[in-house]
Amino acid sequence: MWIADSYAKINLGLHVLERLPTGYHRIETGFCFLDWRDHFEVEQAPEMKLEIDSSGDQDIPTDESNLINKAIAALDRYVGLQHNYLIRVEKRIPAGAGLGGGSSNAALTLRMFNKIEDLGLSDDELIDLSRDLGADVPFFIKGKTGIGHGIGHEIEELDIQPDYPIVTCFPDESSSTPEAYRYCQPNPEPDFDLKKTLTQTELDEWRYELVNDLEQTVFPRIHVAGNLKDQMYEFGALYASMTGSGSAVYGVFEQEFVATEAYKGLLELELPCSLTPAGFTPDYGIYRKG
Ligand SMILES: C[C@@](CO)(OP(=O)(O)O)[C@H](O)COP(=O)(O)OP(=O)(O)OC[C@H]1O[C@@H](n2ccc(N)nc2=O)[C@H](O)[C@@H]1O
Ligand SMILES: Nc1ncnc2c1ncn2[C@@H]1O[C@H](COP(=O)(O)OP(=O)(O)O)[C@@H](O)[C@H]1O
Repeated sequence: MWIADSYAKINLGLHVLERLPTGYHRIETGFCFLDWRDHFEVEQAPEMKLEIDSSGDQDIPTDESNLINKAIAALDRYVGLQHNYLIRVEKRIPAGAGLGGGSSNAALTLRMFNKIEDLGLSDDELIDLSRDLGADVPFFIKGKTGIGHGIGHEIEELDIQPDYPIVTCFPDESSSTPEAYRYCQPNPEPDFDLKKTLTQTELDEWRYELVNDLEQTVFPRIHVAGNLKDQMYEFGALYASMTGSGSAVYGVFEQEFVATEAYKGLLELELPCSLTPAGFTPDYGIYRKG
């Protein structure tokens, strides 16, 4: 049996620069990791099967619409897989949260089967294969923090994992990515340079410079998300934002004990949340068990 973890991401700022003729948007956004993960177990089986054990009342499809099955199908079309597998996933990352859970699962599936079936595909080949799976998938295939350009799929690797603890909370109301973009007014000339803020500006200045443009379109529809951002500041965050197209919100804290108190406070509200330590690095290993 093979095991591995699929990590969530957050967006550190997100500028919507231009609406493209394809309906997609040219953006720039910082990508970093959270210690919030789904767990995969894969073993050979008589037929291909996906089983999802999801927490709470999440209803994740296990049919061909699941991004894990889409990734398998893309790989099978490209190289032809040798065997069938049972894929079991403990789903902990909330869906429709802006945490990239589906994209992360798709990327891990490509990376796992590349290893299990000894396919020898490069990251660039896997990224090429992932074209129709989602704009966020290349970031998860590379497994390195950085700035996403283009539609978010061109990654400029940069060490931007905050050296501070991060508390993230899902307000239990999913947000639609296409809707968040559709109603957004692109701005080709943002007030602040995202890369400069992420690499040269102190954390306590981020709240004045680092903007997620999609908050404008999501907060008016999902009030709890906006309230949660205010609450992060009340809990003592130095920076708080919605991640991606929402509706999850995170707070970056200067001190571990303040972050821990905020995390405990949010757990009392019975909302799904996570606490990521300062300078977190995900374990991207794919391990053989038994
Ligand atoms: C907003 C972001 C920020 O990282 O993340 P999430 O909130 O989804 O996690 C991404 O841009 C989402 O990436 P992902 O969820 O992979 O998007 P896709 O499946 O490729 O696209 C879903 C839909 O979102 C819109 N879309 C997506 C990316 C982009 N640059 N412009 C867009 O307009 C399109 O309407 C597209 O049909
Ligand atoms: N393996 C998967 N995990 C999570 N969501 C999935 C998966 N496959 C398909 N989906 C669908 O993708 C949508 C977006 O999920 P996700 O990628 O987790 O959120 P987001 O784009 O907000 O980060 C959900 O509606 C969900 O039903």
